[in-house]
Amino acid sequence: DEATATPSENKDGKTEVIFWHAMSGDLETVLKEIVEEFNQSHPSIEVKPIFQGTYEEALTKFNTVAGTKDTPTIMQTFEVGTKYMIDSGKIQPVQKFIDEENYDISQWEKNIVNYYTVDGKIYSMPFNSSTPVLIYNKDAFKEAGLDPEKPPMTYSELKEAARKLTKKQGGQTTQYGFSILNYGWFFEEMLAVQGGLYVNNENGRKGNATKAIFNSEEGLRVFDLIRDMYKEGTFYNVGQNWDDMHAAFQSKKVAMYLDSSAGVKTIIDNAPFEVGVSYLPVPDGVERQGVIIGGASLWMAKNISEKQQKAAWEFMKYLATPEVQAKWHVKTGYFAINPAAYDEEIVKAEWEKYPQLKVTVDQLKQTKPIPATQGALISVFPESRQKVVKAMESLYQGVDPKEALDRAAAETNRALEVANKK
Ligand SMILES: O=P(O)(O)OC[C@H](O)CO
Repeated sequence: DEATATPSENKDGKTEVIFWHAMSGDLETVLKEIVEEFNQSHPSIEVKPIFQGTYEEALTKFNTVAGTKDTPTIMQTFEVGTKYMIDSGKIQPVQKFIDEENYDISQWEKNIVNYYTVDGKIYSMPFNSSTPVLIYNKDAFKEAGLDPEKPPMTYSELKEAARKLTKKQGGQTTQYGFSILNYGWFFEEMLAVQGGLYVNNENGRKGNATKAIFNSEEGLRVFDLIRDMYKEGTFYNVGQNWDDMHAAFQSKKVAMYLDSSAGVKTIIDNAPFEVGVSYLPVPDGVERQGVIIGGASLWMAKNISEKQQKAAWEFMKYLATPEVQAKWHVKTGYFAINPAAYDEEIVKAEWEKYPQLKVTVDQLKQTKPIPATQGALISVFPESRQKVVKAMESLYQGVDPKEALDRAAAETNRALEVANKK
């Protein structure tokens, strides 16, 4: 039986909204500012943001409290947790409020609607959406004789640029050309940009996925790229920690790498050199299909009072307004879930100063609405991602790319089988 989360009102008679999130560093600072502004302008509600670690850590914690009185009112969950959250049965679909109020979502970014619509319903409120981008050191480009306004768009251009950017001193590599964090998201996106599917049944969008199909020609191209560049000595294996990746770039150990657009503003502010931002490179001869929506959305708990649900909904709607999305976009690098945000003065002014912020918006605009870019919908996605990470890491141990990828696919298949039996 589910316990109703208590208390719904704090000692000042305000309705309390406990908001678990995974925004760290500058993102957390901006998020707290936005929450504060909401609380100021909504005297009967108090939103309390609580940082719960990475998306993965936050989800693990949520699992232990979901359905109990300690359940948070709002839970931020990364995009790949979408089906998992729906299947959990612990959440209140926000479609209920959209219907009750005739809340207009036609203004939302269409790729967002495509991503978050499941069986015709919106279950969670999109908030922070990103795309993956190539980040590069423009000064290093100049030093290496490369045109800083012409970032590599294809794998062969990427390899060539990385060769020129790799610097050695006394047998030691002092600057590597390129790096990718060992994070499944980058693989998922590099697969999708080629039109490759992650699972069958049109990425699990047409029916329950039963089989991983990312160990395809498209998937293999990604693994081959990493293996080839690593072997050549132009690729730096940074591990799994975002902070290490950022430090490697800021300290010029790495000249190009993949990041989330979410971090773009912080990267620019902290780099002691000029920062370039560009699209995900594609294999030679492959037509660019676009990117999947990254980032996270906000989920409402089911076992909370109606008053709390209403308060949570107010806050969610506030976050989706053009004003808030405009501020969120320019201070982070997440794109706006509501493109009306781009007409706000603050965006126009910041785009002048930081044209790099606009790359994520343009990349998304050019995305074709196909199952590959809609992204996979599977309950075991977080688990499958770990298998892919393991496979990526095995490449540095010399495991054959095809073998590594097949293993991750087989492990995902087993997880899918268990989940589908439930
Ligand atoms: O770092 P974020 O918020 O852009 O999210 C990246 C991935 O989409 C998380 O699954």
